[in-house]
Amino acid sequence: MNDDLQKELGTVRSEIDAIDADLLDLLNRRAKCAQKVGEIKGRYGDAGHIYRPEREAQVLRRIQETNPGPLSNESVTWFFREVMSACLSLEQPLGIAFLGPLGTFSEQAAVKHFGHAARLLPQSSIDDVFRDVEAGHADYAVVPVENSTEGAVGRTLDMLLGTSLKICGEVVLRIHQHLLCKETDLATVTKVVSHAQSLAQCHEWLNRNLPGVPRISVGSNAQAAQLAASEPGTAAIAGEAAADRYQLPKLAANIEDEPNNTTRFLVLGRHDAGPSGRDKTSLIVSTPNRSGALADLLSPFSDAGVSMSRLESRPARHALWEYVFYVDVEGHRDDPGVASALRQLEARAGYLKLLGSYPAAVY
Ligand SMILES: C=C(O[C@@H]1C=C(C(=O)O)C=C[C@H]1O)C(=O)O
Repeated sequence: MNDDLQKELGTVRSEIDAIDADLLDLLNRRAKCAQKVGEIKGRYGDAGHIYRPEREAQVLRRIQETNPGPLSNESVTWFFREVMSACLSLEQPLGIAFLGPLGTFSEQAAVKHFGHAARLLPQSSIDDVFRDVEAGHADYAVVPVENSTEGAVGRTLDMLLGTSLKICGEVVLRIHQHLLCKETDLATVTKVVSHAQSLAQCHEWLNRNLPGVPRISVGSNAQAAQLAASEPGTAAIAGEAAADRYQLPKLAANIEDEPNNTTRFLVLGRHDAGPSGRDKTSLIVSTPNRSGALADLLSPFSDAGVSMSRLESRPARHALWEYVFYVDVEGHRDDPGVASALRQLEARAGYLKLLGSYPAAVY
């Protein structure tokens, strides 16, 4: 019986070993091709644009469309993202600025988009994230722009107004909150620490499962995880990145009250992206404050059959009760419909800033 088991296992394991050898060979062949692409880009004076968000989005979309299973699309996407990240890092390890400390959801978004071969450059504020890329210390920035329950991230919108950076990508991250703790039993948890927003997002779960246990808000989820790692009885509410970073077991997983809680992040660099086939274009526009002005301003998009996926208003800081509008439309600025709408918009708007065209997020 045991011999039969060993024999059967042995056969399949030999097959796995042979497949691994093929995979290793294929992965290195792929890496050499990516190096060749880098060398060609360099020869044509395009070395600063080694990272190509539109090409990476196309690779991932094709993988998802042709994935025969049984691996899930999520798994194969993750795997190919890491393969591209490792290939790219042979040419140029990308430095990614994001809102730190290590262990935040912004880190998770940065890794989801750029893979583990990227150099993580945590910053202490959203302003510093922008500055780090503007000054050339980092190659790309990842900043949160909107959350499905909390709405827009005002500081990011304000910074977009003044920056020279371009949007070259977006990342959509489902926000899963976990109770991280060294204790193995809920009964021994004496306090719960987290960022105020995370505490609010898990309010009902805490009422049900840890009634009467004090909740203390701290500067970030990552800081909460640091506390939980060092203080017995302290549990943190934080995400996967913090659990990994501070090696904290999950005493309870996915404890957010709203299971669809999602944050959208923007990727910013010194250039935007070429067309990928499924793109978005973001812009800021303003108009004198009179009735019907916004509808007039945006009509070129509907006339050209271009869908608007987001419209956000923000006070223009220089004048009371004047607004700037943040608009996302579907399509690339080079698509004929979007291009013609932008030309008309430019003629009508008091102010127009094109923030960039970029591939729609690959989930
Ligand atoms: C290889 C290229 O360069 C980079 C690496 C890619 C990859 O490994 O598939 C894809 C796009 C670029 O970020 C390319 O442009 O094709």
